[in-house]
Amino acid sequence: MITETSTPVNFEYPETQRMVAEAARSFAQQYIQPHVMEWDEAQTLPVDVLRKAGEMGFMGILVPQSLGGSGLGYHEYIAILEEISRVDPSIGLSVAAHNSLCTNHILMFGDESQKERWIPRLASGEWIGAWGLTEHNTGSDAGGMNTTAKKDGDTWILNGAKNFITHGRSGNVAVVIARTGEKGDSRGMTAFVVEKGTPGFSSGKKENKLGMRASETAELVFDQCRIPDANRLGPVGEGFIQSMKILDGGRISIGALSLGIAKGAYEAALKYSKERVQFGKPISQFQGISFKLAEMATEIEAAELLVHKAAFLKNSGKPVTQLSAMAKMYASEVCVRVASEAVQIHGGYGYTKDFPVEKFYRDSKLCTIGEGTTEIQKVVIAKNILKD
Ligand SMILES: CCCCCCCC(=O)SCCNC(=O)CCNC(=O)[C@H](O)C(C)(C)COP(=O)(O)OP(=O)(O)OC[C@H]1O[C@@H](n2cnc3c(N)ncnc32)[C@H](O)[C@@H]1OP(=O)(O)O
Repeated sequence: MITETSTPVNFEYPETQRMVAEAARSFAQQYIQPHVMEWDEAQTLPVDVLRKAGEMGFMGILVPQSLGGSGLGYHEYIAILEEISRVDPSIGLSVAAHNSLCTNHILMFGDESQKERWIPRLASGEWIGAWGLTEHNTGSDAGGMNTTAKKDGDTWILNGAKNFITHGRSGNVAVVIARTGEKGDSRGMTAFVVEKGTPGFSSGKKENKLGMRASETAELVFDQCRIPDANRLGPVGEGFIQSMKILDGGRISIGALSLGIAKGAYEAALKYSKERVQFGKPISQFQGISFKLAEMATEIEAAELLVHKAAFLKNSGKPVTQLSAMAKMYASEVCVRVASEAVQIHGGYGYTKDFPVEKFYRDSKLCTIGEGTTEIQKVVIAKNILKD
Protein backbone atom coordinates (compact mmCIF):
# COMPACT_ATOMS: atom_id res chain seq x y z
CA MET A 1 0.00 0.00 0.00
CA ILE A 2 1.35 3.45 -0.86
CA THR A 3 1.13 5.89 2.02
CA GLU A 4 2.12 9.55 2.17
CA THR A 5 5.48 8.58 3.68
CA SER A 6 6.28 5.92 1.06
CA THR A 7 9.19 6.77 -1.24
CA PRO A 8 8.20 5.80 -4.76
CA VAL A 9 10.72 3.97 -6.96
CA ASN A 10 12.38 6.60 -9.13
CA PHE A 11 12.41 5.64 -12.80
CA GLU A 12 14.00 8.94 -13.86
CA TYR A 13 17.59 8.42 -14.92
CA PRO A 14 20.18 10.70 -13.30
CA GLU A 15 21.11 13.84 -15.26
CA THR A 16 24.74 12.71 -15.64
CA GLN A 17 23.49 9.47 -17.21
CA ARG A 18 21.51 11.41 -19.82
CA MET A 19 24.49 13.67 -20.54
CA VAL A 20 27.00 10.86 -21.05
CA ALA A 21 24.45 8.93 -23.14
CA GLU A 22 24.18 11.94 -25.44
CA ALA A 23 27.98 12.25 -25.67
CA ALA A 24 28.35 8.51 -26.40
CA ARG A 25 25.60 8.69 -29.04
CA SER A 26 27.30 11.50 -30.96
CA PHE A 27 30.72 9.81 -30.56
CA ALA A 28 29.31 6.58 -32.02
CA GLN A 29 27.60 8.38 -34.88
CA GLN A 30 30.69 10.40 -35.80
CA TYR A 31 33.54 7.93 -35.35
CA ILE A 32 31.96 4.47 -35.54
CA GLN A 33 28.84 4.51 -37.74
CA PRO A 34 30.61 5.26 -41.07
CA HIS A 35 32.96 2.25 -40.68
CA VAL A 36 30.79 -0.45 -39.07
CA MET A 37 30.50 -2.80 -42.04
CA GLU A 38 34.10 -2.21 -43.21
CA TRP A 39 35.52 -3.25 -39.79
CA ASP A 40 33.11 -6.18 -39.61
CA GLU A 41 34.16 -7.44 -43.04
CA ALA A 42 37.89 -7.08 -42.35
CA GLN A 43 37.69 -8.16 -38.67
CA THR A 44 39.71 -5.05 -37.78
CA LEU A 45 39.93 -3.71 -34.25
CA PRO A 46 40.00 0.08 -34.73
CA VAL A 47 42.58 0.87 -32.06
CA ASP A 48 42.57 4.57 -33.04
CA VAL A 49 38.82 4.73 -32.25
CA LEU A 50 39.47 3.19 -28.82
CA ARG A 51 42.12 5.88 -28.27
CA LYS A 52 39.55 8.49 -29.33
CA ALA A 53 37.10 6.89 -26.86
CA GLY A 54 39.86 7.42 -24.28
CA GLU A 55 39.93 11.15 -25.07
CA MET A 56 36.17 11.20 -24.43
CA GLY A 57 36.72 9.55 -21.04
CA PHE A 58 35.10 6.26 -22.11
CA MET A 59 38.17 4.09 -21.39
CA GLY A 60 38.30 5.04 -17.73
CA ILE A 61 34.65 5.47 -16.92
CA LEU A 62 34.75 3.89 -13.46
CA VAL A 63 38.26 5.13 -12.62
CA PRO A 64 38.53 7.97 -10.05
CA GLN A 65 39.62 11.33 -11.43
CA SER A 66 42.70 11.19 -9.19
CA LEU A 67 43.94 8.30 -11.36
CA GLY A 68 43.06 10.00 -14.64
CA GLY A 69 39.57 8.54 -15.08
CA SER A 70 36.09 9.98 -15.47
CA GLY A 71 35.06 9.12 -11.91
CA LEU A 72 31.59 7.99 -12.97
CA GLY A 73 29.41 5.14 -11.70
CA TYR A 74 27.62 2.13 -13.18
CA HIS A 75 24.57 4.14 -14.31
CA GLU A 76 26.77 6.23 -16.59
CA TYR A 77 28.84 3.20 -17.58
CA ILE A 78 25.85 1.21 -18.85
CA ALA A 79 24.49 4.28 -20.67
CA ILE A 80 27.76 4.63 -22.61
CA LEU A 81 27.91 0.93 -23.46
CA GLU A 82 24.29 0.88 -24.57
CA GLU A 83 24.71 3.86 -26.90
CA ILE A 84 27.92 2.54 -28.48
CA SER A 85 26.41 -0.93 -28.91
CA ARG A 86 23.32 0.47 -30.64
CA VAL A 87 25.71 1.47 -33.42
CA ASP A 88 28.40 -1.24 -33.19
CA PRO A 89 28.25 -3.93 -30.48
CA SER A 90 31.85 -4.96 -31.30
CA ILE A 91 33.15 -1.64 -30.09
CA GLY A 92 30.81 -1.86 -27.08
CA LEU A 93 32.37 -5.24 -26.26
CA SER A 94 35.91 -3.86 -26.51
CA VAL A 95 35.11 -0.88 -24.31
CA ALA A 96 33.42 -3.22 -21.78
CA ALA A 97 36.29 -5.74 -21.63
CA HIS A 98 38.82 -2.94 -21.20
CA ASN A 99 36.85 -1.15 -18.46
CA SER A 100 35.07 -3.75 -16.38
CA LEU A 101 37.49 -6.66 -16.68
CA CYS A 102 41.11 -5.47 -17.04
CA THR A 103 41.03 -1.95 -15.58
CA ASN A 104 38.55 -2.81 -12.85
CA HIS A 105 40.61 -5.82 -11.70
CA ILE A 106 43.65 -3.60 -11.12
CA LEU A 107 41.47 -0.88 -9.59
CA MET A 108 39.68 -3.24 -7.19
CA PHE A 109 42.57 -5.48 -6.16
CA GLY A 110 45.80 -3.63 -6.94
CA ASP A 111 47.79 -1.73 -4.30
CA GLU A 112 48.42 2.01 -4.64
CA SER A 113 51.71 1.67 -6.54
CA GLN A 114 50.15 -0.84 -8.96
CA LYS A 115 47.22 1.48 -9.59
CA GLU A 116 49.55 4.42 -10.24
CA ARG A 117 51.65 2.28 -12.55
CA TRP A 118 48.91 0.98 -14.83
CA ILE A 119 45.57 2.73 -14.33
CA PRO A 120 46.28 6.22 -15.77
CA ARG A 121 47.51 4.77 -19.08
CA LEU A 122 44.49 2.44 -19.26
CA ALA A 123 42.05 5.20 -18.30
CA SER A 124 43.36 7.54 -20.99
CA GLY A 125 43.12 4.86 -23.69
CA GLU A 126 46.88 5.08 -24.34
CA TRP A 127 47.02 1.41 -23.31
CA ILE A 128 44.41 -1.19 -24.23
CA GLY A 129 43.66 -3.81 -21.58
CA ALA A 130 42.99 -7.56 -21.79
CA TRP A 131 41.80 -10.03 -19.13
CA GLY A 132 42.66 -13.73 -19.14
CA LEU A 133 40.59 -16.29 -17.23
CA THR A 134 39.27 -18.72 -19.87
CA GLU A 135 41.39 -21.53 -21.33
CA HIS A 136 40.87 -24.05 -24.14
CA ASN A 137 39.61 -26.75 -21.79
CA THR A 138 38.19 -24.56 -19.03
CA GLY A 139 35.44 -22.15 -20.06
CA SER A 140 32.46 -22.55 -17.73
CA ASP A 141 34.65 -24.48 -15.28
CA ALA A 142 36.98 -21.53 -14.89
CA GLY A 143 38.41 -22.87 -11.63
CA GLY A 144 39.82 -25.93 -13.38
CA MET A 145 42.47 -23.88 -15.23
CA ASN A 146 45.84 -25.33 -16.21
CA THR A 147 48.00 -22.22 -16.68
CA THR A 148 50.49 -22.21 -13.82
CA ALA A 149 52.50 -19.58 -11.97
CA LYS A 150 55.43 -20.96 -9.98
CA LYS A 151 57.28 -18.82 -7.44
CA ASP A 152 61.02 -18.45 -8.01
CA GLY A 153 62.62 -16.04 -5.54
CA ASP A 154 61.04 -12.63 -6.06
CA THR A 155 59.56 -13.64 -9.41
CA TRP A 156 56.83 -15.87 -10.82
CA ILE A 157 57.18 -18.06 -13.91
CA LEU A 158 54.01 -18.43 -15.99
CA ASN A 159 53.33 -21.34 -18.36
CA GLY A 160 50.15 -22.10 -20.32
CA ALA A 161 47.63 -20.35 -22.57
CA LYS A 162 44.47 -18.27 -22.22
CA ASN A 163 41.76 -18.49 -24.85
CA PHE A 164 39.02 -16.19 -26.30
CA ILE A 165 40.73 -13.08 -24.94
CA THR A 166 39.39 -9.70 -26.05
CA HIS A 167 42.43 -7.63 -27.22
CA GLY A 168 44.59 -10.77 -27.09
CA ARG A 169 46.87 -9.26 -29.74
CA SER A 170 46.41 -5.51 -29.46
CA GLY A 171 46.32 -5.31 -25.68
CA ASN A 172 49.27 -3.52 -24.09
CA VAL A 173 48.70 -5.14 -20.73
CA ALA A 174 46.78 -8.18 -19.48
CA VAL A 175 45.45 -9.30 -16.12
CA VAL A 176 46.01 -13.06 -16.04
CA ILE A 177 44.69 -15.60 -13.56
CA ALA A 178 47.00 -18.59 -13.05
CA ARG A 179 47.16 -21.65 -10.83
CA THR A 180 49.45 -21.20 -7.83
CA GLY A 181 48.08 -24.06 -5.74
CA GLU A 182 46.24 -27.35 -6.04
CA LYS A 183 43.92 -27.99 -8.99
CA GLY A 184 40.29 -27.93 -7.84
CA ASP A 185 41.04 -25.56 -4.96
CA SER A 186 39.21 -22.25 -5.37
CA ARG A 187 42.01 -20.71 -3.24
CA GLY A 188 44.65 -22.14 -5.59
CA MET A 189 44.66 -19.31 -8.16
CA THR A 190 46.31 -15.87 -8.22
CA ALA A 191 46.01 -12.80 -10.47
CA PHE A 192 49.00 -11.14 -12.16
CA VAL A 193 49.58 -8.23 -14.52
CA VAL A 194 51.65 -9.04 -17.59
CA GLU A 195 52.82 -6.33 -19.97
CA LYS A 196 53.19 -6.81 -23.71
CA GLY A 197 56.84 -7.32 -24.59
CA THR A 198 57.61 -9.39 -21.49
CA PRO A 199 59.90 -12.26 -22.66
CA GLY A 200 57.91 -15.52 -22.87
CA PHE A 201 54.57 -13.72 -23.37
CA SER A 202 53.09 -13.77 -26.88
CA SER A 203 49.78 -13.82 -28.74
CA GLY A 204 48.48 -16.93 -30.43
CA LYS A 205 45.57 -17.72 -32.72
CA LYS A 206 43.14 -14.93 -33.57
CA GLU A 207 39.55 -16.23 -33.75
CA ASN A 208 37.49 -15.88 -36.95
CA LYS A 209 34.06 -15.17 -35.49
CA LEU A 210 30.37 -15.17 -36.47
CA GLY A 211 29.80 -11.72 -34.96
CA MET A 212 31.49 -9.07 -32.84
CA ARG A 213 34.09 -9.21 -35.57
CA ALA A 214 35.64 -5.79 -34.98
CA SER A 215 36.39 -6.81 -31.40
CA GLU A 216 39.63 -8.78 -31.52
CA THR A 217 39.55 -12.20 -29.83
CA ALA A 218 42.87 -14.04 -29.55
CA GLU A 219 44.97 -16.39 -27.46
CA LEU A 220 47.57 -15.38 -24.85
CA VAL A 221 50.55 -17.72 -24.63
CA PHE A 222 53.00 -18.01 -21.71
CA ASP A 223 56.23 -19.92 -22.15
CA GLN A 224 58.57 -19.60 -19.16
CA CYS A 225 57.29 -16.03 -18.80
CA ARG A 226 58.99 -14.46 -15.79
CA ILE A 227 57.32 -11.54 -14.01
CA PRO A 228 58.19 -9.80 -10.74
CA ASP A 229 56.19 -10.43 -7.57
CA ALA A 230 55.32 -6.70 -7.78
CA ASN A 231 52.94 -7.67 -10.62
CA ARG A 232 50.81 -9.89 -8.35
CA LEU A 233 47.34 -8.46 -7.66
CA GLY A 234 46.29 -9.08 -4.06
CA PRO A 235 47.12 -12.10 -1.92
CA VAL A 236 48.27 -15.43 -3.32
CA GLY A 237 45.23 -17.72 -3.69
CA GLU A 238 42.63 -14.96 -4.16
CA GLY A 239 42.61 -14.89 -7.99
CA PHE A 240 39.47 -16.99 -8.52
CA ILE A 241 37.37 -15.18 -5.94
CA GLN A 242 38.59 -11.84 -7.35
CA SER A 243 37.55 -12.98 -10.84
CA MET A 244 34.05 -13.89 -9.65
CA LYS A 245 33.71 -10.40 -8.16
CA ILE A 246 34.97 -8.85 -11.40
CA LEU A 247 32.43 -10.88 -13.38
CA ASP A 248 29.66 -9.61 -11.07
CA GLY A 249 30.31 -6.16 -12.56
CA GLY A 250 31.24 -7.39 -16.03
CA ARG A 251 27.93 -9.19 -16.44
CA ILE A 252 26.07 -5.91 -15.94
CA SER A 253 28.06 -4.51 -18.85
CA ILE A 254 27.04 -7.45 -21.07
CA GLY A 255 23.44 -6.71 -20.04
CA ALA A 256 23.92 -3.09 -21.20
CA LEU A 257 25.51 -4.23 -24.44
CA SER A 258 22.55 -6.57 -24.99
CA LEU A 259 20.15 -3.68 -24.42
CA GLY A 260 22.00 -1.62 -27.03
CA ILE A 261 21.70 -4.43 -29.57
CA ALA A 262 18.03 -5.06 -28.79
CA LYS A 263 17.13 -1.37 -29.07
CA GLY A 264 19.12 -0.93 -32.27
CA ALA A 265 17.43 -3.95 -33.87
CA TYR A 266 13.96 -3.01 -32.60
CA GLU A 267 14.21 0.58 -33.86
CA ALA A 268 15.35 -0.62 -37.29
CA ALA A 269 12.46 -3.11 -37.44
CA LEU A 270 9.90 -0.51 -36.31
CA LYS A 271 11.06 1.93 -38.99
CA TYR A 272 11.09 -0.73 -41.69
CA SER A 273 7.64 -2.02 -40.75
CA LYS A 274 6.17 1.47 -41.21
CA GLU A 275 7.83 1.93 -44.60
CA ARG A 276 7.44 -1.49 -46.16
CA VAL A 277 4.14 -1.78 -48.00
CA GLN A 278 2.61 -5.16 -48.85
CA PHE A 279 -0.98 -5.95 -49.83
CA GLY A 280 -1.58 -2.19 -50.10
CA LYS A 281 -0.58 -1.12 -46.56
CA PRO A 282 2.50 -0.83 -44.33
CA ILE A 283 3.30 -4.21 -42.81
CA SER A 284 3.11 -2.62 -39.30
CA GLN A 285 -0.66 -2.55 -39.89
CA PHE A 286 -0.81 -6.35 -39.91
CA GLN A 287 -1.45 -7.92 -36.53
CA GLY A 288 1.25 -10.57 -37.13
CA ILE A 289 3.90 -7.81 -37.34
CA SER A 290 2.46 -5.40 -34.75
CA PHE A 291 2.29 -8.17 -32.13
CA LYS A 292 5.97 -8.94 -32.75
CA LEU A 293 6.78 -5.26 -32.17
CA ALA A 294 4.68 -5.24 -29.00
CA GLU A 295 6.53 -8.25 -27.60
CA MET A 296 9.94 -6.84 -28.56
CA ALA A 297 9.19 -3.48 -26.89
CA THR A 298 7.91 -5.18 -23.71
CA GLU A 299 10.90 -7.49 -23.37
CA ILE A 300 13.33 -4.60 -23.90
CA GLU A 301 11.55 -2.62 -21.17
CA ALA A 302 11.80 -5.55 -18.73
CA ALA A 303 15.47 -6.17 -19.58
CA GLU A 304 16.22 -2.49 -19.04
CA LEU A 305 14.71 -2.56 -15.55
CA LEU A 306 16.87 -5.54 -14.58
CA VAL A 307 20.07 -4.02 -15.96
CA HIS A 308 19.39 -0.70 -14.25
CA LYS A 309 18.57 -2.36 -10.93
CA ALA A 310 21.83 -4.32 -11.12
CA ALA A 311 23.70 -1.06 -11.83
CA PHE A 312 21.96 0.55 -8.86
CA LEU A 313 22.99 -2.30 -6.52
CA LYS A 314 26.58 -2.24 -7.79
CA ASN A 315 26.79 1.53 -7.36
CA SER A 316 25.40 1.28 -3.84
CA GLY A 317 27.94 -1.37 -2.85
CA LYS A 318 25.13 -3.88 -2.16
CA PRO A 319 25.40 -7.61 -3.03
CA VAL A 320 24.93 -7.87 -6.79
CA THR A 321 25.96 -11.41 -7.79
CA GLN A 322 22.40 -12.68 -8.23
CA LEU A 323 20.97 -9.56 -9.90
CA SER A 324 23.89 -9.15 -12.31
CA ALA A 325 23.49 -12.80 -13.38
CA MET A 326 19.72 -12.27 -13.82
CA ALA A 327 20.24 -9.05 -15.78
CA LYS A 328 22.90 -10.61 -18.02
CA MET A 329 20.88 -13.79 -18.61
CA TYR A 330 17.59 -12.07 -19.37
CA ALA A 331 18.91 -9.12 -21.40
CA SER A 332 21.15 -11.34 -23.54
CA GLU A 333 18.33 -13.79 -24.31
CA VAL A 334 16.05 -10.84 -25.13
CA CYS A 335 18.61 -9.36 -27.50
CA VAL A 336 18.90 -12.65 -29.41
CA ARG A 337 15.08 -12.92 -29.68
CA VAL A 338 14.65 -9.28 -30.67
CA ALA A 339 17.45 -9.39 -33.25
CA SER A 340 15.94 -12.56 -34.72
CA GLU A 341 12.46 -11.01 -34.95
CA ALA A 342 13.96 -7.86 -36.47
CA VAL A 343 15.44 -9.97 -39.28
CA GLN A 344 12.08 -11.73 -39.67
CA ILE A 345 10.24 -8.40 -40.00
CA HIS A 346 12.72 -7.31 -42.69
CA GLY A 347 12.13 -10.57 -44.59
CA GLY A 348 14.73 -11.23 -47.30
CA TYR A 349 16.28 -7.79 -46.85
CA GLY A 350 17.05 -8.60 -43.22
CA TYR A 351 19.22 -11.44 -44.41
CA THR A 352 21.43 -9.08 -46.43
CA LYS A 353 24.27 -6.82 -45.33
CA ASP A 354 22.37 -3.81 -46.70
CA PHE A 355 20.35 -3.60 -43.46
CA PRO A 356 21.81 -3.32 -39.93
CA VAL A 357 19.67 -6.13 -38.47
CA GLU A 358 21.80 -8.78 -40.19
CA LYS A 359 24.79 -7.70 -38.11
CA PHE A 360 22.79 -7.24 -34.89
CA TYR A 361 21.56 -10.84 -35.34
CA ARG A 362 25.13 -12.17 -35.65
CA ASP A 363 26.50 -9.99 -32.85
CA SER A 364 23.68 -10.80 -30.43
CA LYS A 365 24.63 -14.46 -29.92
CA LEU A 366 27.89 -13.64 -28.13
CA CYS A 367 25.90 -12.00 -25.33
CA THR A 368 24.41 -15.33 -24.23
CA ILE A 369 27.92 -16.86 -24.13
CA GLY A 370 30.61 -14.35 -23.11
CA GLU A 371 31.23 -13.68 -19.38
CA GLY A 372 29.36 -16.87 -18.55
CA THR A 373 26.74 -18.67 -20.64
CA THR A 374 23.02 -18.41 -19.93
CA GLU A 375 23.30 -21.84 -18.28
CA ILE A 376 26.10 -20.61 -15.97
CA GLN A 377 23.99 -17.58 -15.02
CA LYS A 378 21.25 -20.03 -13.96
CA VAL A 379 23.84 -21.89 -11.85
CA VAL A 380 24.85 -18.59 -10.20
CA ILE A 381 21.23 -17.52 -9.60
CA ALA A 382 20.22 -20.94 -8.25
CA LYS A 383 23.25 -21.10 -5.91
CA ASN A 384 22.31 -17.69 -4.50
CA ILE A 385 18.61 -18.51 -4.14
CA LEU A 386 19.32 -21.82 -2.43
CA LYS A 387 22.21 -20.82 -0.13
CA ASP A 388 21.55 -20.84 3.61
C1 LIG B 1 34.61 -15.96 -28.98
C2 LIG B 1 34.08 -14.68 -28.48
C3 LIG B 1 34.70 -14.10 -27.23
C4 LIG B 1 34.21 -14.75 -26.00
C5 LIG B 1 34.49 -13.84 -24.82
C6 LIG B 1 34.64 -14.67 -23.59
C7 LIG B 1 35.18 -13.78 -22.50
C8 LIG B 1 35.46 -14.60 -21.32
O1 LIG B 1 36.03 -15.62 -21.38
S1 LIG B 1 34.94 -13.92 -19.88
C9 LIG B 1 35.04 -15.29 -18.78
C10 LIG B 1 33.80 -16.15 -18.83
N1 LIG B 1 33.87 -17.15 -17.81
C11 LIG B 1 32.94 -17.26 -16.86
O2 LIG B 1 31.99 -16.50 -16.78
C12 LIG B 1 33.18 -18.34 -15.86
C13 LIG B 1 31.94 -19.12 -15.59
N2 LIG B 1 32.09 -19.88 -14.37
C14 LIG B 1 31.80 -19.34 -13.15
O3 LIG B 1 31.32 -18.21 -13.05
C15 LIG B 1 32.11 -20.16 -11.93
O4 LIG B 1 33.12 -21.08 -12.28
C16 LIG B 1 30.87 -20.87 -11.35
C17 LIG B 1 29.78 -19.86 -11.08
C18 LIG B 1 30.36 -21.92 -12.30
C19 LIG B 1 31.22 -21.45 -9.97
O5 LIG B 1 32.27 -22.28 -10.05
P1 LIG B 1 32.69 -23.30 -8.88
O6 LIG B 1 34.00 -23.83 -9.31
O7 LIG B 1 31.57 -24.25 -8.59
O8 LIG B 1 32.93 -22.36 -7.65
P2 LIG B 1 32.07 -22.14 -6.31
O9 LIG B 1 32.20 -23.37 -5.46
O10 LIG B 1 30.69 -21.66 -6.62
O11 LIG B 1 32.86 -20.94 -5.65
C20 LIG B 1 34.18 -21.10 -5.20
C21 LIG B 1 34.42 -20.03 -4.17
O12 LIG B 1 34.25 -18.76 -4.83
C22 LIG B 1 33.30 -17.99 -4.10
N3 LIG B 1 32.54 -17.18 -5.06
C23 LIG B 1 31.85 -17.64 -6.14
N4 LIG B 1 31.25 -16.61 -6.74
C24 LIG B 1 31.56 -15.51 -6.05
C25 LIG B 1 31.22 -14.14 -6.17
N5 LIG B 1 30.44 -13.71 -7.18
N6 LIG B 1 31.72 -13.28 -5.27
C26 LIG B 1 32.51 -13.68 -4.26
N7 LIG B 1 32.88 -14.98 -4.09
C27 LIG B 1 32.40 -15.87 -4.97
C28 LIG B 1 32.42 -18.99 -3.42
O13 LIG B 1 31.77 -18.44 -2.30
C29 LIG B 1 33.41 -20.06 -3.04
O14 LIG B 1 34.08 -19.65 -1.88
P3 LIG B 1 34.47 -20.73 -0.75
O15 LIG B 1 35.51 -21.59 -1.38
O16 LIG B 1 34.96 -19.91 0.38
O17 LIG B 1 33.21 -21.49 -0.45
